[in-house]
Amino acid sequence: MNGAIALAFGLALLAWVLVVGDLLRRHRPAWHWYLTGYPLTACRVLFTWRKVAMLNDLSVSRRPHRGLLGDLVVKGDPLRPVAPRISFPRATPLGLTVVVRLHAGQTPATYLKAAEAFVHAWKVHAVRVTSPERGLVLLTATASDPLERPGLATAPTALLSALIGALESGGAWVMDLRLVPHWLIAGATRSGKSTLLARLITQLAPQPVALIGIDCKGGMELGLFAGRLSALATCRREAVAVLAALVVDMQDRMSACRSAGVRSIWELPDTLRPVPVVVIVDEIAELYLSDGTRESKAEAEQCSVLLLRLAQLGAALGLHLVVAGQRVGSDLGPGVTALRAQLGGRICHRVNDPGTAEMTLGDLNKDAVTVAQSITATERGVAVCTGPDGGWSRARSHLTPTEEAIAIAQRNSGITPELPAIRRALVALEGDDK
Ligand SMILES: Nc1ncnc2c1ncn2[C@@H]1O[C@H](COP(=O)(O)OP(=O)(O)OP(=O)(O)O)[C@@H](O)[C@H]1O
Repeated sequence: MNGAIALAFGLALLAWVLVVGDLLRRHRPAWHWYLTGYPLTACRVLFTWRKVAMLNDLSVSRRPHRGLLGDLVVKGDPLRPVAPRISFPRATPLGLTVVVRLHAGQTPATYLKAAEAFVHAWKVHAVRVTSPERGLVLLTATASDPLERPGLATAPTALLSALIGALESGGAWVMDLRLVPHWLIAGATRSGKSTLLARLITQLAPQPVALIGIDCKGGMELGLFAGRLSALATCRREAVAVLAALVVDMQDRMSACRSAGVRSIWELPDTLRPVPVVVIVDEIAELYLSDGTRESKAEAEQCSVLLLRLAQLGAALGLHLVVAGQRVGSDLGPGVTALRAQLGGRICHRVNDPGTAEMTLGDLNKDAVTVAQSITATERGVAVCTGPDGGWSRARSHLTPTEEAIAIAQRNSGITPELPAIRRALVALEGDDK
């Protein structure tokens, strides 16, 4: 009888633990991780470390007491691989971190190569390798993909900065155009580029900033926000007119700075400072491709030169470029490579060809290229983005429903700055067409 009661009690307890465990996992994933996942994973790290280090060439062999004859140890203890020393795994809300003391002569590159082995040995989602201090490597393991259901991160609102979404670390993904003035956004079709641009526009819309759209897909994407755009170019001919007017405006800004003896518009007194302008280009390839005719080639060439001039000189003058495209390759023309060099901020969604990931991130970080290439078609809005410190991270943009984005743009249409020179250039073009 007692046995039956004990069994029933045991089963009830087990059921309770399972139900509470499931509730915790769903509603308080961090607590669930601290209580169950972390102790298990910490044990895995400690018990597998020596073997993983040995198999991935992270260990060094201690010298034998008696020495070597040729390649043979003649006396003394057998050669024993010594794994690098590690700290006790430290729990974080999303995973754990381990500090490794490098053996003399080792570099973090060896650990970067071993990252995949750590993932499998510790049964975690990902392991990132960084070196916060000379001689140390920090291994940051994330238990599951934090970008599957990212929370809404928060960040202080500052002029020209936009809260785009969440980083893999759980922090806020912010595009700060004052810190990194120009951006390149790559991604295959349906990877999340337009969603990201919409998010950027909704974040910049309430700010005293002029937004200019260049959308050569006939204005299908950026046209939704026309109310808050100071100008919208919907074909390459219009793009050339807008960019040329902007270059003239840039020269005026330069003169204003020169007369005031300052190096950027931010040093000008408030009353003299021109409004910052963010030029958003959706589908860069449309600006560079030509159908082979002389006019088309000349137009593409003009676009390329104008964009490059803005990128080279615009940062200090409050002129910013955010350029998005499915493919960014040197086959679009030599101007693309030169432009890329000026676009310091990079965001790479899922891409169709390795070349685009390489072109977007390869000149900054080779590991970031590998991670960008592993983004799958189901991970919409997931991207690898660079940070202002030169590092990179996986991140996911916050999905702003189209209706909400349009409503925000409409609500702020009253503060849209007038850019008369650019309006005039577009009107003149319409006049030519009639
Ligand atoms: N951050 C996100 N979270 C969840 N879903 C997203 C996110 N970003 C995009 N999506 C979904 O992916 C779909 C495609 O996104 P989007 O239209 O932004 O892709 P795109 O790269 O601009 O494609 P295209 O080049 O064809 O215009 C959207 O319908 C959206 O629902």
